[in-house]
Amino acid sequence: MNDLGRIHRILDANLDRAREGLRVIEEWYRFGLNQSSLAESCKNYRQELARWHRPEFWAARDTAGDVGTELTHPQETQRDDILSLLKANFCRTQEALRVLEEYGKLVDVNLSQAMKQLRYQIYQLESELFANQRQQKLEQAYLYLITMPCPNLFNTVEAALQSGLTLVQYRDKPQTDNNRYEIAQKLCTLCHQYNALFIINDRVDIALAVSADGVHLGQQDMPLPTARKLLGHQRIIGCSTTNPDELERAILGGADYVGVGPVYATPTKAGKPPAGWDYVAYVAQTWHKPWFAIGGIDLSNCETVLGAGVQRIAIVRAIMDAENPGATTQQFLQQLQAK
Ligand SMILES: Cc1ncc(COP(=O)(O)OP(=O)(O)O)c(N)n1
Ligand SMILES: Cc1nc(C(=O)O)sc1CCOP(=O)(O)O
Ligand SMILES: [Mg+2]
Repeated sequence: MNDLGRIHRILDANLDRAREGLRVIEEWYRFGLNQSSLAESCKNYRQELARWHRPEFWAARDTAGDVGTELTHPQETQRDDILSLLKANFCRTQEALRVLEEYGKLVDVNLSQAMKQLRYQIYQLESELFANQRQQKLEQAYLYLITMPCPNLFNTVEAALQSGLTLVQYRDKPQTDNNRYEIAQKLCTLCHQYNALFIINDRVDIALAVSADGVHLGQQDMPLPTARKLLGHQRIIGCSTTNPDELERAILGGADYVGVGPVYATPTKAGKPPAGWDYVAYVAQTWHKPWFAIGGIDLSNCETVLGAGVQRIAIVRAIMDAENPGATTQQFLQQLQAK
């Protein structure tokens, strides 16, 4: 076989590889998420790849002589969950498209350009999938743990995660930036190990640096539209609100969720007067995305809060200061599920 034949062999293998990766992704859109439009996009991309698969590429195939068929990385034989399976197949597809783009330059510049375009489209598809996953996880989260500085921070958060917590915010006011960054990185890894969302309080830069799932902004923090420009639409932005004007701005700014409070005065946010139950009722009627009541909520008043039309709560001390943070998390989750 001459060099052209060898290149055809590479193109043949990678056209197949890209199509196979796409097929795995397509099945999840179709049967897992019931998303016909995204399944349709995958199908169209596969058909486009098939159109580029020329007879001379097929003719160069030599499966029996392929020294790579026996090579399997241990990670390929096991996947932890759907997300890692999808990630691996996006990666496989993108790598194959990159190979097609590069070797295609030696055969047909149009093929190379088409593969480049397709690779960008697959990146976009991947971003949309992960943005979608974040929004779905947010929709399913009813308990939101906000951290406070404490000596056993990681153990406390892990105990809550083990008990079923799925949403964590790292809030750490009196901290140097290099420590904040390091702690955020560790917490992010921990939360993702438990398939939980990880949000950073106040700091868009740290959220980007550690690849957090989003950021929480108060009225004194970076304006929401600016944060959106920096973070894009794949990440979650939450916003604190205390009155209808702030809620209106959060809606216009495209917040993904809002904090509503304080429902009770709290030493964690000393000096901030309660927002009032009228405002809580107003949010319940006005806002159709997730919203979390916050401020002074503990196991003794949780029932009353939930009785006032609240479905989701954000907690600092009642879990972070608890003697048994795992058991307390479980008790909150049970009360929320009972509603
Ligand atoms: C879920 C949630 N709601 C409200 C807040 C408070 O944010 P902010 O007003 O910016 O105050 P600080 O937390 O920065 O002191 C929050 N963090 N989370
Ligand atoms: C961080 C924060 N923000 C609030 C707001 O109303 O915006 S209340 C609050 C503190 C909540 O802490 P705890 O659960 O310990 O009372
Ligand atoms: Mg803030």
